[in-house]
Amino acid sequence: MAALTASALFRTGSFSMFQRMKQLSAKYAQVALSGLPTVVRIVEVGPRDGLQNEPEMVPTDVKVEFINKLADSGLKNIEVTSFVSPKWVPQMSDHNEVMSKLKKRPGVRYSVLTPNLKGFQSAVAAGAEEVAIFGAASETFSKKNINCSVDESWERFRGVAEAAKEKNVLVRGYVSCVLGCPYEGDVKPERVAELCKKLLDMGCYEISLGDTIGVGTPGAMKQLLTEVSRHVPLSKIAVHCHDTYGQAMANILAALQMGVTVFDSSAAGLGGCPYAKGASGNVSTEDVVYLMNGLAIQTGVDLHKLIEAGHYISSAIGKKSGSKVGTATAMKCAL
Ligand SMILES: CC(C)(COP(=O)([O-])OP(=O)([O-])OC[C@H]1O[C@@H](n2cnc3c(N)ncnc32)[C@H](O)[C@@H]1OP(=O)([O-])[O-])[C@@H](O)C(=O)NCCC(=O)NCCSC(=O)C[C@@](C)(O)CC(=O)[O-]
Repeated sequence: MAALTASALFRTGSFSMFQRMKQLSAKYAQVALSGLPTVVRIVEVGPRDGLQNEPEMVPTDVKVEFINKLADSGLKNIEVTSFVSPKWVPQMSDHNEVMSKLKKRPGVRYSVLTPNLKGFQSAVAAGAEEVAIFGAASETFSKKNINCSVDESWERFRGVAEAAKEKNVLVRGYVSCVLGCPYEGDVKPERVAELCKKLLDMGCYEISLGDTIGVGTPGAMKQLLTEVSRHVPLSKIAVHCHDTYGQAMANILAALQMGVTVFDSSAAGLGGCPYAKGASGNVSTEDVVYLMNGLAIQTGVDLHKLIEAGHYISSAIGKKSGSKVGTATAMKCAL
């Protein structure tokens, strides 16, 4: 409520009042929610996870402009494309063009997905300095997504991790279906924790926990993180929430309270894995930044520029923004 009032004041030009309200709102937030981190890192996955499921090919120049706008907003980690089979994910088939057209900015890390050594080699040849390997806590999902069992996927990932070490390329790891699988249902936190440990031992600098179909609720998130923290420090864990059941923000808050400081999100709430039945968009980056601003947690992101990036991509692909904040500002009812 305080944040909305402050925003309205900002619009009407009462800037000093806006500042005062902002300080007050931050103070209340810190009193009410003590023990939260003061800084978080956002990993923007819009250009990859956000666009990978779009049925019409998005022009490469639009993707590149979107990425540039995201970088302009202050985002320092952007997942830009995937070096996967074009037969499996046609939308990412312009990965080489995206990489060659990007004007990389100092201080911004542009990462890409690589499911195997072939993808890794192509990614490095295209100039990637950070890659992500993506496994799953569910056998059926692994088979549907990367056409191999979980055990077979470790062999592929090990090859990527070893090659990456040789070339000084950073590797991030994903575990999908951490709070439920579209094909198998419940997933045991112990299974997720075991896979996180494996990825960390393999050399991943961070593991992102994917609630691929957005079925998790805050209690389940806390239970999962409690189990994972027994095997891997939460400083190595990121949370990747989809908002299918409207739980993403609540789950992020639960993860924040547990001490997680890295959050994946997608501008305009775009997204969804093509091989996860029923998956919908990622939590929107605009909404996550708005939440963090309200809690006086630094993200380094300029919300107004980010909203512009979200509007840009939504209008370029002819879709309504999936961001609550983006939609509210387009209707001029807040901020
Ligand atoms: C893993 C494969 C390639 C296995 O696919 P496969 O068919 O088992 O692979 P293969 O080794 O038998 O090769 C078959 C063909 O693919 C080619 N190939 C083989 N590898 C590559 C490569 N890297 N790049 C380009 N081409 C490749 C290979 O050269 C060959 O070409 P052909 O001889 O038929 O012309 C396939 O299943 C695939 O590409 N899957 C990707 C699926 C995907 O990208 N899913 C979305 C991302 S995951 C996600 O969204 C979840 C996440 C990360 O966001 C977190 C969350 O929300 O949970």
